[in-house]
Amino acid sequence: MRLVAHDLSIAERLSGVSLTLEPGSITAICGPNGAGKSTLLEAFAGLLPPDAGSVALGDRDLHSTPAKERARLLGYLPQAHEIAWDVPVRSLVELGRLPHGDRRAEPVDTALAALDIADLADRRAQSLSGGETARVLLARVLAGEPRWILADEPLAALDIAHQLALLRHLRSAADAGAGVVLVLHDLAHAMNNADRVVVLDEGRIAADGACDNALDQQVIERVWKVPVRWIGEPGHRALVTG
Ligand SMILES: Nc1ncnc2c1ncn2[C@@H]1O[C@H](COP(=O)(O)OP(=O)(O)OP(=O)(O)O)[C@@H](O)[C@H]1O
Repeated sequence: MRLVAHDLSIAERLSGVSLTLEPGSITAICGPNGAGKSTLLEAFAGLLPPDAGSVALGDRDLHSTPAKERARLLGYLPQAHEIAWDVPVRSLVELGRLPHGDRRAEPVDTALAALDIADLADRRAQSLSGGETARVLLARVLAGEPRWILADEPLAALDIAHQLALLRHLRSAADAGAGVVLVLHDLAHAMNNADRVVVLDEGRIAADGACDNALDQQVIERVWKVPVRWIGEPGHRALVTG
């Protein structure tokens, strides 16, 4: 999957960014507030105007891919977690099957279990807590079994147990061949769980590569302007400040 964002109109939020993402892996997009992370994810989801740049899936241009096929390929979770319809949770998660034209129970049940919301299946969607809402919306994305999972801050509203369970599920999805792209503010989650980290700063790529390099303490100090130090073992790192 390849994105080329030109220095045009709305794409000024991303200045000349060109990025190719690999399926079968987890890519974290990190950066300070306003760096362009959500814009980048929206671009990959095909939500920016075509004149702002181009996105290719394999050798096909995303904008000329039929909407239904695009919806089967790309599962996108936006940053704002809002549920517009007060339907039962299960019905909402089943909407993830819409691009496939079916209501197959198995992927819906798998998504409900992965997000630990099977016991909420009959609840009205608008009666849920913030974290429950986030898990339901992510379950809808997963129920569609997309080739690409694009999630903007999927861990933000989740408690630590649900964060870890979700990260395990996303790793399984990547191992099964999906491309997982996550906007993450928590740099330790990115360091411990991603295969690759893209650091954005003021609409430009400040670092890109394996976690150890892209989230090197000098990169963090330069981009976020805070003194930091990594502690702990690989895969279980924690970031301390000061
Ligand atoms: N619709 C829009 N029109 C014009 N500018 C926008 C629009 N949406 C976002 N911006 C601006 O583009 C820049 C990048 O925004 P974006 O939401 O991509 O940042 P972000 O890295 O996701 O930030 P955060 O960590 O705060 O969520 C910001 O300066 C923002 O104010």
